[in-house]
Amino acid sequence: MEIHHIAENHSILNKFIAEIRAVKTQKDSLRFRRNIERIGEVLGYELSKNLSYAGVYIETPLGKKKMQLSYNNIVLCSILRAGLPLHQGLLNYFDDAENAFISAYRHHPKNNNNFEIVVEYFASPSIDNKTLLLADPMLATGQSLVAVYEAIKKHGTPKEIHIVAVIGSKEGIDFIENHFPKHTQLWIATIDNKLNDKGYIVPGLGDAGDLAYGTKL
Ligand SMILES: O=P(O)(O)OC[C@H]1O[C@H](OP(=O)(O)OP(=O)(O)O)[C@H](O)[C@@H]1O
Ligand SMILES: O=c1cc[nH]c(=O)[nH]1
Ligand SMILES: [Mg+2]
Repeated sequence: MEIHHIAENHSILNKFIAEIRAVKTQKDSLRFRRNIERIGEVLGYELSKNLSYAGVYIETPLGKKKMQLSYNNIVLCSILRAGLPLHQGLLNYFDDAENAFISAYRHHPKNNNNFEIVVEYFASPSIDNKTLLLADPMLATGQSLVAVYEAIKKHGTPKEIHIVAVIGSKEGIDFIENHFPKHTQLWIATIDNKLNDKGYIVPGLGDAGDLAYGTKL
């Protein structure tokens, strides 16, 4: 797997990440969602440098200009719920993409820190031979991404796979590396060192789904 760690090079991206991490600013859910969306735009821009391009003549009112435009057939698939604002950010740039949504949540047996990932809902166009962008802001243990990929691959084989995430843990990245095809690319804004005993990224940001959309039962 090729890992693109985008915040390694300092840019305005650092500000968006700081605002979703900071206890004070992250509580403003409108700003939180918009920052995830902005991060999606930045990651989408970086990822776009890796797509396939061909020359196309564009007609202006005064003449013609040959431009290099990407021709990938993109399917943008996001993991509910927290993937939604990231999806919007990516879609702002890849506005011709087809869209897919898949659900994944952690099911905790009562009074138990262990969990299993439940994948229930999947709405998708064909992904066969297409460029699959799999978006989820948090890559903690990596179990959600792997469970989702196991469900998706029953429906076809993409030509390319790009995983787009905001905050990842080293452990989660190692885990997905062992479960996704070798040619997979990971576009990740920033990487933290630790997971706590509940499988949350430390320092991370807390619960991305709850910060974006409120607590759930
Ligand atoms: O790498 P993992 O250990 O699998 O954890 C990451 C998952 O946890 C979060 O979703 P969550 O289960 O909180 O659902 P939500 O988006 O509905 O809040 C996040 O959006 C990922 O899908
Ligand atoms: O750190 C984490 C782990 C899972 N889900 C989150 O939202 N945050
Ligand atoms: Mg959550």
